[in-house]
Amino acid sequence: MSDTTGKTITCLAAVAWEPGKPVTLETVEVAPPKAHEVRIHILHTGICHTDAYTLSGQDSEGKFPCILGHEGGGIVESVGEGVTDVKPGDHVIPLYTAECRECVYCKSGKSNLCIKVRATQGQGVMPDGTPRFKCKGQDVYHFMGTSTFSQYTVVADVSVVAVNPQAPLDKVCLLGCGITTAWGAVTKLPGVEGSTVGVFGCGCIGLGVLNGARFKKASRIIAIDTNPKKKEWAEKFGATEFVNPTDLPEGKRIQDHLVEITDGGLDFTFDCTGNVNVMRAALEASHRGWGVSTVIGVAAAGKEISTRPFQLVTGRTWRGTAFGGIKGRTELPGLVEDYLAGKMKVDEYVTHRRELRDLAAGFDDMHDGECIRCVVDMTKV
Ligand SMILES: NC(=O)C1=CN([C@@H]2O[C@H](COP(=O)(O)OP(=O)(O)OC[C@H]3O[C@@H](n4cnc5c(N)ncnc54)[C@H](OP(=O)(O)O)[C@@H]3O)[C@@H](O)[C@H]2O)C=CC1
Ligand SMILES: N[C@@H](CCC(=O)N[C@@H](CSC=O)C(=O)NCC(=O)O)C(=O)O
Ligand SMILES: [Zn+2]
Ligand SMILES: [Zn+2]
Repeated sequence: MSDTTGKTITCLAAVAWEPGKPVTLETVEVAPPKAHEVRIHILHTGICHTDAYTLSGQDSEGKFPCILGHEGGGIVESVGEGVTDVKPGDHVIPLYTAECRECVYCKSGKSNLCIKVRATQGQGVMPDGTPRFKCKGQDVYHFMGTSTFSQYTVVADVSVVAVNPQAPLDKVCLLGCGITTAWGAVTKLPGVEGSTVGVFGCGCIGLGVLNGARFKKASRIIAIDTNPKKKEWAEKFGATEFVNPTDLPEGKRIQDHLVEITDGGLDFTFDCTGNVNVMRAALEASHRGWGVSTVIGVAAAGKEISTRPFQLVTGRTWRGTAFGGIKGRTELPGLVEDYLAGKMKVDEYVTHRRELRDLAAGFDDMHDGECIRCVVDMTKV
């Protein structure tokens, strides 16, 4: 038992006060975990585009003030009554997609979209309806059930998993979202071996899909990105070809070009941009009769996708995935082992590092076109 058990901890966090404004470093109070809750000392966190998306005000679930962050790694500081799966000292990754093993989704065997804490998570509070964070006397909302931009955070016990303590948390924190999402999105799909794959957008998510497609032995892997600097990245992660839509002749649509060069379309396509026009292109670039197109990107509130229904009538399937279909408590420790065994890349995604006091600058890094992932050392201020 640590000497902070049962007490409020005062620490530093990057607080998002209002949409469209940079996060600021603040002293926050973190209440002890209640029953079935876990308080975690966060050591490292990645910054994902979804954090930027919510900070921008485009997320219909965005609540302010809040503490963002959902790609964290840390050590359990204390646990509330009834917590059985993790204990103080465990190295853990918080899970924005919970896994209770009791709800209809968990029991279905068909989906990772556990419902147990999803409603309160979307409202920015713990399952009892209250937050554990305070700043300047004011309640501060949680985000995605994780809030890893705080040196200490409280999560539901169904929203955390212990991993091999040998794994470096400054790297495997990224398995809390981007890499796992991408990896699961492609490796869980049946039929990828020997097939053709198109990946739209080569950020962290797209690179992860490329890497998973190569792991699954896809025969032809085409990366599509408007940023020419992504060619080298894409090839390093598994692309056999790279297409820049801005290089096509005036008026030529990317989906038409891809259908031409693949003799009818790709077996599997993935949107990794969050742009609804790209989602359409990805669907229409998939093969007539059997193509499967997966939406991974998160589009802004109010955006909708469209295509001619004929695209579906003629046998294409449009689907999507959250957290790559991965059940966090059951499957994430295995992914950490896969990383340790050299089966999946993780270190290679880390292009930028920041200390907590500069976390806001990590958001700027994401917009410079050179950043795949920025990892923040939460212990350094
Ligand atoms: N479903 C889920 O569970 C998850 C979804 N996401 C979402 O996935 C999306 C991708 O995330 P991430 O990889 O981090 O994002 P990035 O912004 O790093 O990567 C997107 C890439 O797509 C490129 N791009 C932009 N426009 C186009 C276009 N028209 N055609 C082709 N390429 C284009 C960008 O180029 P440039 O650099 O020039 O802009 C960039 O290289 C985000 O929307 C994120 O919110 C993330 C995690 C989990
Ligand atoms: N809150 C948004 C939706 C955001 C979203 O789609 N989140 C993804 C994960 S993105 C990670 O970086 C997700 O898992 N969604 C499933 C879920 O249950 O949230 C909105 O309201 O549009
Ligand atoms: Zn994310
Ligand atoms: Zn569940």
